[in-house]
Amino acid sequence: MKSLRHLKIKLKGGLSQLPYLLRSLMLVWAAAKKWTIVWAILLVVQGLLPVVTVYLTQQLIDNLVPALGAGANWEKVRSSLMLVALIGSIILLSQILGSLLNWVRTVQSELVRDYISNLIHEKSIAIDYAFYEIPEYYDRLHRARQDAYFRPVTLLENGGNLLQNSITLMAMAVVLTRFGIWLPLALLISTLPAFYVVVRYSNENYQWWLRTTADERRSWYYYWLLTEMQYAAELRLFGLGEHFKSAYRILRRKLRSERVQLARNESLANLGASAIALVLTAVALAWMVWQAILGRVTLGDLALFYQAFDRGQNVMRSLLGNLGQIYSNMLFLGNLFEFLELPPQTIDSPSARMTPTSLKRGICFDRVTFRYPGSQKAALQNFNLAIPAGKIVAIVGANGAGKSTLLKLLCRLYDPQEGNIKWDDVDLREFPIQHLRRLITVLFQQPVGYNASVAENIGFGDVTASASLSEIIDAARGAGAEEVIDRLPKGYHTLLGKLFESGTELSGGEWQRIALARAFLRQAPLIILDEPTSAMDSWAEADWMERFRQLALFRTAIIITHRFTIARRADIIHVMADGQIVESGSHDELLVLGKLYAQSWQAQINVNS
Ligand SMILES: Nc1ncnc2c1ncn2[C@@H]1O[C@H](COP(=O)(O)OP(=O)(O)OP(=O)(O)O)[C@@H](O)[C@H]1O
Repeated sequence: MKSLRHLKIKLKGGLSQLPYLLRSLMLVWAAAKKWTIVWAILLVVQGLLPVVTVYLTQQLIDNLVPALGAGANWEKVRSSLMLVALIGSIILLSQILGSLLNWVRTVQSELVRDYISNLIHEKSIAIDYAFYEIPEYYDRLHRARQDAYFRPVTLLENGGNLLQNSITLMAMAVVLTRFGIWLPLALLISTLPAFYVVVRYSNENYQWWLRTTADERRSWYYYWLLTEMQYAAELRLFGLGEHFKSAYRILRRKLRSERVQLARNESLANLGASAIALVLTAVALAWMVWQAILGRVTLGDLALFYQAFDRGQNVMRSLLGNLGQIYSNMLFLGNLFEFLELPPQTIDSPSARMTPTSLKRGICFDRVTFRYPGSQKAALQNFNLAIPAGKIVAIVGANGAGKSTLLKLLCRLYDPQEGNIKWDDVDLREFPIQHLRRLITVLFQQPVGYNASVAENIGFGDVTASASLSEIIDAARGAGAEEVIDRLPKGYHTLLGKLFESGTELSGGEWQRIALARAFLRQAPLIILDEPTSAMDSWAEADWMERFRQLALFRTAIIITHRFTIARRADIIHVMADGQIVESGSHDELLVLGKLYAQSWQAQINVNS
């Protein structure tokens, strides 16, 4: 009773996933139309072939028995040979179609795989930056990409096999009904336990998969730590290899033992279901033999019955297996569709208008309060700041003061919970996000080094403009990267990074200059640089600001920095502490004020001297 209730609940849960079935099939259709048509035709033909074989076998036996019994009769032998040839051709045809189907399936699954990758990539580009801060998002992404590539095709295959098996089964049932109406029924009943096992274990496997996603991801994380270059040096130096290796092993052992136990239970349940089926087959066969002894059926009939019942049972079992797999694939695919449906939060407002191409008056943070997702503490609280157009503004302050947060809000990676940020007196949310971002160029605190050529690394600053080499050279010169590039074996065509063959690795400071050149390439009215010189030596830093002044001429620049030697050359300096601006003015004004800035300046001077 309890098991039946279980089954009912599970089936109900499965039915709620039914819309995903249609969506998955549409997905396959969208990805590979022609191939899906060919596949369907092949499938129907293949579904009919076993029935034809069974029928021809009966004909052959019924032909052979009198031919052998009553001496050689050329007519009978000839027609028997014809039947043998026909059966042989059909077996051959079935093989050919099988190979053809395999090939079609491979093409289909490759197409679907790429199609789904594209959907996942589109989503991960469009999704809010904030999602990258939520472990739940990674769980979903992990689940979506782990299995999604092959499941729609498997689902379609399951559907196809279901169709093919149903055709075969119906034909077999018709054949069996000739010997007794109860035979197809016995066939059906003999496979019901197998059906129960399929539904139950599809669900248990799925629930287990959901439960263990976080552990799976953690094991992947250890795997990366052990195999990726960026961790390799520390791993060796601190002797962390064994530590992570054993953490990985422990986690994998736990996952493996749970998985093995599930598989063992499933196998045992399957064994029980097969035993029941076997008993029923034996009963049916005994009954048919009895009929043959009584002379009610011929030997050909007996052979036909055995083939039909045995095959029917196999077909029925795989049909139920198909149903179970469809059900299980639908459960899994639910994750992909849930991921694809994640709603973005930072979106264009309906009243978003065209963006101006320049910054005329300036930017203003007006009573802005912002908390990171899931964080209680405000990174910026009732924050006010004015950045006049055409000036170089430096933001300084202790670690965690909220400087980088300010940058992220300006680029609309997040939106503030209270207050607003204005670009020439217009709320940023009034602009289409993509237009706004085109007006800003940024160097992040930890810039990305792409495993691509130097020219590409810089050109990525504005892919829409497809910059010429001379523009790339200008940007490199502005960033002080020219000397670094001249030393490289193929200059601007040198492949950077060690991920691909013949790549050249750069130092931290050299990578930073390349990233700076990328930021400079984009001709945006607002330049934001987060710690642009943190990895530069002091000689390079000294003339950097002067060159930057030239570059930023007629543009507005915000430089977030811990280096007071950089900040002092800015037009205005804002000092941040605990999510607030606490001092503002020029270098000299702040020294006269004698507060936080003056003390920090003194401290840095003392250290340097
Ligand atoms: N993604 C995040 N999720 C939650 N809290 C964050 C996140 N990023 C930063 N914070 C918190 O917000 C506050 C401001 O961080 P922010 O990165 O803006 O500081 P910062 O002034 O740029 O620091 P630094 O000089 O070290 O770069 C800090 O208390 C920090 O812990």
